Amino acid sequence: MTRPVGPLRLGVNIDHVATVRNARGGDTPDPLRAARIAEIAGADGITAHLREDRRHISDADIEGLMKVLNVPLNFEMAATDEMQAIALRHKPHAVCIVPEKREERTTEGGLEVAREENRLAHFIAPLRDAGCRVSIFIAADERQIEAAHRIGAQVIELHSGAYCDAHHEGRFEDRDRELEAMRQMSTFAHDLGLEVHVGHGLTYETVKPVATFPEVMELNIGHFLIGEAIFRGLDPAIREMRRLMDEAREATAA
Ligand SMILES: CC(=O)[C@@H](O)[C@H](O)COP(=O)(O)O
Ligand SMILES: NCC(=O)COP(=O)(O)O
Repeated sequence: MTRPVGPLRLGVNIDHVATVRNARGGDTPDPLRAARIAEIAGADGITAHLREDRRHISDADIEGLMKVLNVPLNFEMAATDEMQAIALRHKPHAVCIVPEKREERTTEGGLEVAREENRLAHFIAPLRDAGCRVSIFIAADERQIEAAHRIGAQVIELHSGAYCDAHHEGRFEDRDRELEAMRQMSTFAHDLGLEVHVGHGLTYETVKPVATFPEVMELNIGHFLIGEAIFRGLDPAIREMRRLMDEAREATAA
């Protein structure tokens, strides 16, 4: 199959604007305002994860995003009946199914699709029927990618957390191994007909190698950008990420 080197979309995840808001209750900082700034700064989409415990994004945030966004919403959620009903009510552009554990600090790994194939196939069917693009958040693992394909997902998002952690902890052999796994699995998934996204933990230092993978169509980035916004403002923080992605992509295309 031909390897595309098209534009790379940036999805800005605004979860952690809500984390700061929720630290004090009340309405500020407002994730919807962050989404509007992200659009202006060059985000191609907004990502928001409505966790079952509502630790950051709230139901009202999702409702508000559906009303105000001019770019597609990538709605991240666990595969539960409650979340499915919410997704079917709002019909966002994309629904990304992610694993969730109550006690985890952040999404620790990818979804175990292979172990739950039958249930997940039934779970995503109504979402697809409602017109949502269904994405599955998984590790760079052939078995999981094949299972995601079999259940009828249109998109996979590869979990880049292990790659980013290894880089920032100076474990460079591990980092290179994780990067190579994502590179190979991007090609593998693309050849199966899946659209490939990557996300979790990406920073200015880790984004470029991933942005060069020709099959990767979208990066979803949140926590680092919201942190960086404290120092340089949200708009410049996003523009810098956009610049790095585009620079890496142009070098690949040349
Ligand atoms: C699914 C995922 O990768 C997460 O990045 C998430 O969307 C951010 O929220 P948490 O930090 O709560 O995991
Ligand atoms: N799906 C990953 C995502 O949306 C952003 O993850 P992070 O940059 O907040 O770790």
